[in-house]
Amino acid sequence: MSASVKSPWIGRLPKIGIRPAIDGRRRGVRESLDGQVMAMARNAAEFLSSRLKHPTGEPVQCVVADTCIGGVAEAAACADKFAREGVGVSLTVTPCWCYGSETMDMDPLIPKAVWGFNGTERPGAVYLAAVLAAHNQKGLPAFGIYGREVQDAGDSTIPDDVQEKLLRFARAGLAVATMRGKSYLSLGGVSMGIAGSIVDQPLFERHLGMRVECVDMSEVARRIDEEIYDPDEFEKALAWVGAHCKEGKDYNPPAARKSAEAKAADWRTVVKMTLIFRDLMIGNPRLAELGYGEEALGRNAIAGGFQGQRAWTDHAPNGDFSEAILTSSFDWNGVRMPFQFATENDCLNGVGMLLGYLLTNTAQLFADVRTFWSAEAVKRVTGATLEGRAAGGFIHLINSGAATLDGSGEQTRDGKPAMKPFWEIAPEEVDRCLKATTWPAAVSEYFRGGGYSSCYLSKGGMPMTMNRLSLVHGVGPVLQIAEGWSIDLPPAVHEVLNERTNPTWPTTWFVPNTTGEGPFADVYSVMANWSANHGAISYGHIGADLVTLASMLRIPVAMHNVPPERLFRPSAWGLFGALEPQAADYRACTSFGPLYG
Ligand SMILES: C[C@H](O)[C@@H](O)[C@@H](O)C(=O)CO
Ligand SMILES: [Mn+2]
Repeated sequence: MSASVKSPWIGRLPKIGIRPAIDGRRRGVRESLDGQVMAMARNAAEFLSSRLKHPTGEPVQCVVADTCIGGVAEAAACADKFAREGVGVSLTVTPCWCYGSETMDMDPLIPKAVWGFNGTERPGAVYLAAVLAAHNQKGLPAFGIYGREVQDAGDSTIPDDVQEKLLRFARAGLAVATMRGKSYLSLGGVSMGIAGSIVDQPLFERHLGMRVECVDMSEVARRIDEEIYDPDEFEKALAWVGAHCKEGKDYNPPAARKSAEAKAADWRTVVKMTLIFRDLMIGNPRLAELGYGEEALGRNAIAGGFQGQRAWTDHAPNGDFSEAILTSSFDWNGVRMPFQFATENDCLNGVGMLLGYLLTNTAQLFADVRTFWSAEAVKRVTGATLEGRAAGGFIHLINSGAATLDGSGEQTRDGKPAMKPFWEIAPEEVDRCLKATTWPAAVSEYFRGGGYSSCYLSKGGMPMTMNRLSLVHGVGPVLQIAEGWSIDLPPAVHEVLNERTNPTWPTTWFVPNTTGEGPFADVYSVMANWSANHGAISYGHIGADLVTLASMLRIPVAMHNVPPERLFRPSAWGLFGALEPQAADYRACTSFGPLYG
């Protein structure tokens, strides 16, 4: 297990810039504050660097302005330093009064927050209010951070409520800055008319600051035929698959089953597809050594997707193995960063995975949101009466064959099932995920070309958050968020329900947290209100972080079950109507427009 890896993307990972704002008046005021303000900035930098990591596992670096910022000259010098250093997120800190619009960060593309120290010796909160007013008036949204309890001037501790806001803002801001300039690799076109796989380039460009790279699936065929992959890695991968990927039950009718030779050939093909998908996304220097300089470069993709059905899968093995392994935190090379790779090229779900990934640095589960099972329906088909979290019914999350192996829940945190960043995953946990997964031959009625689906049952008891980005005519992108839990069903009940559908696919039984109101009235209404056939599922209750991130990207949240006290949006959002936060969110996103124009 390595603590960090080199970034697979071109360019530096973003830093957080800290701006110590100060009252510029010399001959007393500034001199008395310089030390305290700079100490506050260093303290914030130290706190953020010690708590935040990039997806690579490296600690996030903070850059502090060379001087306190008492006016526009120092603000400009700070902006210059931030540009040189690759700052992608800005935090202004101050314990005192400063001159609002003269000291503020004016870069429209960098997510910003201001932390006004809650003290009474000098009025940090007054500056906070003044500068936020300037941000709102000028259309440069900023987050305001202000601790609830008054602190003494010399107190350098960061209160818990401030810590929570600093981290929520920084995680979301880093996600914005990290995806910027990267690509979505669209491998193929629209799968079976799934709207999410109509890859909308303006969405990526204007809302996410990303570009779309379109590659036809025939490129995969070319690389297989012309052997454009690392042959040594291929042999290594094949041997690893032979040792660790147990073939599952073949559910096909005998006449449709493939011969042993044909199955062995399929294994070789799906391993090659995996290498090729990865190389297409992030390149591979080995290909240059083999004489394929152009292919070696990759597409700088931070997310991608494979159409698969039906053009490819009617003819060749499906993408399930490749999608499941790429989205996992490990392969034949050991633990590594999981890829964000969408089944059926559902790029909108791919974006959902990307948002969840950049907030957690952890593998994301892609799934069909397939069936709502009420307690009554379960009773009817199994005779069982459900208790506990399952009592109000549950949702069957089941992908059409592929889902991250991390989703099996075979990793643990404090003895409980978990999904973790790769640098926290022990070799025994990798082993357990692999042992919990079988690879049944794909069902031929769907997948004429064969292949292998990843089959496992997620352990219950994992806190999870499902999200979905949808494009709505006349509105643009909107996000849905449902926090909840994976649950265990009694084995006999699982057996009956699972066998009714495609038993070769990975299953997660999910119960969203219900509130008794609106779309969260009960489990059924969550399913009924879900806006597409897929969901992107993260480990942990990250709904609040998703809400913050969506507000930075100007994507309104159509439904969520995040408790109000955890919501954190730019100050301007409240001024679009503080009594109706959801309507205000829509209005604010429309008014500010996509982050990148
Ligand atoms: C095999 C089927 O075509 C599945 O792929 C289908 O049910 C889906 O996953 C739709 O999202
Ligand atoms: Mn699907």
